[in-house]
Amino acid sequence: MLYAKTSPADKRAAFRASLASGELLRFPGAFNPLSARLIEQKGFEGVYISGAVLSADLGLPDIGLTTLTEVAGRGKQIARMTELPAIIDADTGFGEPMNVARTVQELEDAGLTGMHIEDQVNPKRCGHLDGKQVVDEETALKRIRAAVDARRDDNFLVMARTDIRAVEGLDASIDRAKKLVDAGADAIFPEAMASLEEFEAMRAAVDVPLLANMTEFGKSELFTVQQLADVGMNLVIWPVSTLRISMGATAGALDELISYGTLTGKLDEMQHRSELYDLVDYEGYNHFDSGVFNFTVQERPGQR
Ligand SMILES: C[C@](O)(C(=O)O)[C@H](CC(=O)O)C(=O)O
Ligand SMILES: [Mg+2]
Repeated sequence: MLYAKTSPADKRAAFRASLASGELLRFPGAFNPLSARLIEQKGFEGVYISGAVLSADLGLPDIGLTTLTEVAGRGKQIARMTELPAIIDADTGFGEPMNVARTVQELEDAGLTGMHIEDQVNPKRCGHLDGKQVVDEETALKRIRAAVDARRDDNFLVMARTDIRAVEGLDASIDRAKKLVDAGADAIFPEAMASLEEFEAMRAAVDVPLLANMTEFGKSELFTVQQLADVGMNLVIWPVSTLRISMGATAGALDELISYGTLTGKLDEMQHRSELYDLVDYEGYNHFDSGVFNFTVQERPGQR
């Protein structure tokens, strides 16, 4: 009820311990607070909060238009709805290194477990688009140093994302990852790796946890959890997938509504009222008012 019972500090400590286990932790993207609850209910280890989804949700392209206030606000709404750790996409940190420092503190205050900061120039663009540009090494390192310096909870995960692979190639990406680790990054997100061998090469080069981005229709092939575990990845995200699936299903349902004037043919694909009530824990609110949850499933023809 109302929801996470675990404090942000406890979530961070627990997450650090699971990362240290070396297991591959699965973080599907939560496109809203409710979907974070579903991710938890299904048994995943964490939720990812995507910048691409945050901007798409507002009807905006993922080109650095969202503000720190919007991102921290949405992050807070999602993180507090689940006991799971939530990692958020902080893009380029919303400005200069000093802004990165403020970003970290805002995201800590919002109850996030960690974030990633990337080395793209401002304005950034989706990591899987062509024509990206990255900042010079010193600027990239300054962003990470600023983040590490500013955090007040040592367990808040500062992950460095490097986008340099698509611009300068794998060797440059390995070189940058090593330097980001030396600057204090707790984990590395090597963006747009082209093959499993590239993930393996990155694994051999650095000692910190590594994240694999399994975003669809992008530059990386879609590997399975097992394949990624076998090459030593520690975190995997499917950042936009739940939004893509929901929007795909919604588009299909709207077509059906246009064609047939009714959605009865789609009932089996819908989340049932009883499933929704379960997810938002209606019953728990009887604690305050025993009349809140008096829902029973009524079977009607054509409905579950
Ligand atoms: C991970 C990512 O940064 C995101 O915002 O979710 C995006 C995902 C995408 O656009 O598919 C990315 O740059 O990879
Ligand atoms: Mg992003």
